Amino acid sequence: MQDPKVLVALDYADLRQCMSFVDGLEPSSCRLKVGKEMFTLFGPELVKALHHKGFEVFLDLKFHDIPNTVAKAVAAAAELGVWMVNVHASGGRRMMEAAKAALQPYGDKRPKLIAVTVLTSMEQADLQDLGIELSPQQQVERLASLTQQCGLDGVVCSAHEATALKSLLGEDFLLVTPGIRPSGSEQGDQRRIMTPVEAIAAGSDYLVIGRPITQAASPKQVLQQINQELSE
Ligand SMILES: O=c1ccn([C@@H]2O[C@H](COP(=O)(O)O)[C@@H](O)[C@H]2O)c(=O)[nH]1
Repeated sequence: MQDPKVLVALDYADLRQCMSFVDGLEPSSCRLKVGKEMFTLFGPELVKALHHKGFEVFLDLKFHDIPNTVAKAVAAAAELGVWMVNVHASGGRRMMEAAKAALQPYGDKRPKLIAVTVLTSMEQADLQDLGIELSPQQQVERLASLTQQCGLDGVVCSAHEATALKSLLGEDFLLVTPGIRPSGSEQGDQRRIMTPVEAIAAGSDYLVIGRPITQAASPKQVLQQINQELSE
């Protein structure tokens, strides 16, 4: 597979369990996402170990802070050599522009920089609690347009917004979609969900999938099955 579509969310508390899963995978079958839990537990050494095994890494730390702090954080991610890094679009224009500028010295070697719009665990009522009267779709479109104006490579959104975003912002603007649930798997805390095949058909470029793979009895087999369905 030249450009694997699945980004496996490595949300393990146990490093040995994580590595035994990773050791059964081929870097051509997926990329790996390191998020807040594992990065807090195991730090940059984990990212380096995954690189050493030949995997490309999405560092999903969702930076959300003042422009100077976020710029330095994304530069630190670039120093680690990750494939993709992200910030929260709600950090605003100046923050996203600072993040983009911080990656300029890395040229072709820079990570892809994307911004989180509305978390896939959120629905209309959650936005209302925050005083936002827009629908998730409208809020995603607003934040994704701002992200594109700031020169970032794409956004994290749900697959439900993918078709509209592709027509609004163009094919090249990357859409990374968590909230992916193969049929029969548990929804958990996710709210805006879709199956892998439907998400790709809707316009997702990359699918973030965690628990349906990592909590399965045979994680490698579930990943193979998803990749098989996507190639049909
Ligand atoms: O909007 C978002 C942004 C990030 N995530 C992350 O993706 C994975 C999803 O894991 P599942 O187990 O498949 O639900 C997880 O690491 C989240 O932190 C997201 O779900 N939604």
